[in-house]
Amino acid sequence: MNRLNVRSRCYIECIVPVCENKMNLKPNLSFFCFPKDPIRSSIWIEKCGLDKNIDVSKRRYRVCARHFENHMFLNDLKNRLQPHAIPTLFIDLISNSLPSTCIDNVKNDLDNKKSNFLEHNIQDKHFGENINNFFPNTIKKKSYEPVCFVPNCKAPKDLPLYKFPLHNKQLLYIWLKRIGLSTLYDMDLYLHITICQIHFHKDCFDDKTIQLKPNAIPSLHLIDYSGPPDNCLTTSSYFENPIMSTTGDRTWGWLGSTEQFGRDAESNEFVVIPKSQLHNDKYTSSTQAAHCIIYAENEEKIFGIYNARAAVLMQLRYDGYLGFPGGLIDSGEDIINAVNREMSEEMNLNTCIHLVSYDDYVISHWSEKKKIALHFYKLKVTMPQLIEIEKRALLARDYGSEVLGTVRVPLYTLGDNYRGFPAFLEHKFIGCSRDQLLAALSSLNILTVEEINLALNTKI
Ligand SMILES: O=c1[nH]cnc2c1ncn2[C@H]1C[C@H](O)[C@@H](COP(=O)(O)OP(=O)(O)O)O1
Repeated sequence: MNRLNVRSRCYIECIVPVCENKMNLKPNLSFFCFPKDPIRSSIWIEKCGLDKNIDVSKRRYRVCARHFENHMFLNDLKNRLQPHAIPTLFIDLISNSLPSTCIDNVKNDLDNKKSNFLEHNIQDKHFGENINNFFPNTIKKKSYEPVCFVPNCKAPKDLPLYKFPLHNKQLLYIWLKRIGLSTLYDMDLYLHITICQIHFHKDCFDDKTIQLKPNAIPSLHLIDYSGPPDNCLTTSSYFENPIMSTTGDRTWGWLGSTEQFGRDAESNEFVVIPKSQLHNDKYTSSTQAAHCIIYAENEEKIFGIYNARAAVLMQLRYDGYLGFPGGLIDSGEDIINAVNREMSEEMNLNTCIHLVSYDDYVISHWSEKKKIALHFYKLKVTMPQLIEIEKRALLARDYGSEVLGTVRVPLYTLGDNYRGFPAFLEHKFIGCSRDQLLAALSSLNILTVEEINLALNTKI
């Protein structure tokens, strides 16, 4: 079991050129995945000097904590980043952390590394000309391609492009919000990026010209804005009477790309996949996700009255639904690696101690409508371990964003025959997690089929 863990840790190293940090050699250093938000991700890519075509959605591409300034972290352990965090520490990190007598040696060493690096990676499509960003002496001024910076802009490439209104802070703020860019990012970026004509209502242009009016605001074909098209509001009227919520409420952002999977399930939407058919192309070539129930036998009597039966963990998710830790399997990723990776990201599970294996398989479901296969695993721990897992979860990378809390399932029923387990089952559950919970409780002999049916048929 541990072999898998050691292998997957060996596999992960910091993607920043010339940084040699590897996960297996630096157990206390965090390695962060690229943000899911395409704009933030492109900023990370640019800051790290990577080729803009690199597919950083792969989980093995990480940036280590050494490249983030202290104020970019949410905690002292430096394993949780602020939502707006961007890597900014590269070669300077090394220079600043060394006594001045060492710096010349380091610079020489880096020059050597640079030539070695170029020699070895010149063919590697992941590292483009941005390699120069790491060598201050040879820094070239970054040239930005004249393209529209709006994520997923499908407009023809030859449309006129417009610079951000740097002269007017309020207007700039609105533009940034409209395209989902945090106002905390650097001005250097805003100086260079542009938005194309398709994002402006026709009234934003001076009559019969392609000249933007001074107070023009982008409002069309934007992922983060679906309000009515704007002509030319004055910025003061925007602030007095905002059309778009500045909190992001009722927008999707990057979550839009997986929104269809999370939509409410219809009754009978999920069918159980027979174990013998798990390897069918229909399932293996579709979107897949894997989740896991963590549980412990528990002899306790709750309040000295109710038989706890077991401690079973679920999560309150960012969307207000309940579910299990886990998530989508990346393309080419092994299902067991995926579930362990998600457990480490969402629960901060110590995978040196607890590792889900193929033997822990419980059940799989299929939604024909969403074309998604959902696989379910179990992880049995002792009660003291479960308590430790609950505590560690508070320091998980995704705690406070994707995961809002770990909850124990009440498996007893109060004297009114409703409160407790029957009431719990009336919450909103994501995907087929309610079916998974019931299947696991029965197959792990935590509750009998009769007890489950009784709870299902009890209404207030
Ligand atoms: O606990 C779950 N049980 C079954 N299906 C689930 C559970 N949690 C989410 N889902 C469904 C919902 C989506 O269809 C996919 C992926 O969702 P999620 O876990 O949010 O994936 P990421 O963390 O975004 O990778 O599974």
